[in-house]
This record gives sequence, structure tokens and C-alpha cells, in this order.
Amino acid sequence: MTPGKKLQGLVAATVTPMTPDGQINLSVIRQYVDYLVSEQNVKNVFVNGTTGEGLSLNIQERKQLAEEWVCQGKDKLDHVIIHVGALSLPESQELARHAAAIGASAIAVIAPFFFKPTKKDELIAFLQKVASEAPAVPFYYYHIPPLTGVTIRVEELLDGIKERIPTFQGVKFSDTDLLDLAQCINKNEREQFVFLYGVDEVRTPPLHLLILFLVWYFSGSTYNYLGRKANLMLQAFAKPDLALAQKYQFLTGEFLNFVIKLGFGVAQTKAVMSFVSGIPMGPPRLPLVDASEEFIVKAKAKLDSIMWPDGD
Ligand SMILES: CC(=O)N[C@@H]([C@@H](O)[C@H](O)[C@H](O)CO)[C@@H](O)CC(=O)C(=O)O
Repeated sequence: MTPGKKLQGLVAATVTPMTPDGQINLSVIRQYVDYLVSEQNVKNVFVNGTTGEGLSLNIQERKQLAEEWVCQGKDKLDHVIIHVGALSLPESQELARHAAAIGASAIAVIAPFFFKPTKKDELIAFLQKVASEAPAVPFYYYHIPPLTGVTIRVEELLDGIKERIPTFQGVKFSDTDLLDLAQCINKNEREQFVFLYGVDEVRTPPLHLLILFLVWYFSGSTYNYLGRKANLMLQAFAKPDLALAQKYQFLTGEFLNFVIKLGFGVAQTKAVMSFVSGIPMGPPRLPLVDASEEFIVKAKAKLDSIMWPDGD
């Protein structure tokens, strides 16, 4: 890991490898790190988030996973961001202290979603109490309203947040409200905040593309197995070769559109990652259930049929 290095490019929202009987499988994380770095050119990870089934794991498991990612990523990854959000404030604080103690690059916290904050101040109060347990660790708010049901607008949240949470670094923005995102970017003229955009399929329309490329950071599940393609898209955009950038995006969108119609979530992401990488990621944990054989066959055939511009 590279302390102080500016976060850049893609962040893979990692899956949590499990054994066939549903225990976390720490033994493949070293191989997982090597795969992300060498095959996908992805050097940042977001651990124990949505894709990582963080909220379905117990505290001990979350700590073990965080430790393993930090340990295996030490000289290979740039940033290991640990999601420490939980429904219970003391649990979240404990995880924040632990992440700080093991040297995580940053922590992130989701809004509590059973008893929900309804006002900005309530949400900030919760976030502040977690962040203050790790006073030297950059802090991200993880905004994912489709799952939390917490729709407090991020652009409102940003006002004055740095005064209340000095470690506040930015937002993992997993929502399609691009007006809110655009307002956030507007408020970020001094580039004091980082926005990690988390809806991998919504990078497509040209206008959105332009807005999102100003953000320039993406954090999602598909960078586990399509990270190399996403990197090629970013390079094409930077050149700029917009036609090529769009081609990559449209083809990624074609795959996601196909699997979303079949039913696509964390279980299916684990299955796709397993067949693409060859690393056995195992089943998800209940209440999620394994992807069906039919899904796997169709998803694999679709991915194999795509003719990428790099001929791969
Ligand atoms: C709801 C959900 O799982 N969203 C994913 C996306 O990467 C998503 O898998 C992708 O856009 C395909 O739909 C990420 O935003 C979640 C994420 O980054 C995480 O695991 O923390």
C-alpha cells in the first residue's frame, strides 16, 4: 500500500471468498490481490462493502478480512479502503478503531438503514461518531440509497461536513441521481473531496460520461473482472479518443444489460468473478442464494461473444 498516494482510477468492490460450506475463505485473498493487479490492472480495493456482503458478516469475520486484505495488499495495492458501517454504532466504532490499528488506507460508512436518519444532521452525527474513532484515517460516506433507503442528498451533506468530520475525504456515490452528483461536483471546485462513482452501468450517455469523467474515480463490482477494459476506456477518454471510450463503455453496458435482465446481484457477481478469474469465490451467504447454472452458462456465453476493441 502506498500511504499518501492520491487515489486514482478504479477501485474494485471486492467479493468475499467463501468455502463451499459458507465460511470466509482467507486463503485465496493473496491470489485475488495478484489477479487484480496483474490481470485487471486494478490497484485499489473496497473491502466488506455491498459486493463483499459486509453487512452479512460478523465483526470477527470483518476484522479478519480487513487484516488479510491489508496484509496481502501491503506492497502490491495502492489503497485498501475498509467499509466499517453497521447498524449498531458501537460495532461500527469498533471496526473503525480496528481498521486504523491495522493501517487501512481509508474507512467508509454506510447510513444505518433499519432505524434510518431522516435529516442531514442525524446522519452526520452518526458518521462523526464513527470517524472520530479513527482520527488519522481518511473517511468516506458510502451513499447507496437503493439499498439503504436513506435518500438525504449528498450535496446537502457536504455543506459544513469538513468542520464536523475533519478526516472527511469524500463519498462513494452508488446512486443514479446524477443531478445530485453534478451538484456535488459543482461544490467541489477546489477538489477538496473525492467522489467514487459506483453504478458501473451508468457511465454511458455522453453527458453523464463527461460529468463522470470529471469525477474520474469509479468504485464497483465489475472492476473485479472487467477492470482491464475499464482502464482501456479511461485511457481512450484521456487521449482523447471518445469513440473508442464509448465502444468499451457500450460493450460493458451490453454485458451488464444482459445479466441484469437475467437477475444480477452479489451472488451472480461472485459466480462471474469465479469463472473469469479461476479463483473459487464460493457461494454467497443467506439470504442471498447461489447463481443458477443457467445464469452461469448464459453469462459466460455472453462475455465470450463480446468482441472487444483490443481483440481480447
Ligand atoms: C448495488 C451494487 O451492488 N452496486 C455495485 C455496483 O458495482 C454494481 O454491482 C454494478 O453497477 C452492476 O450493477 C457497487 O456500487 C457496490 C459497491 O461498490 C460495493 O460493493 O461496495
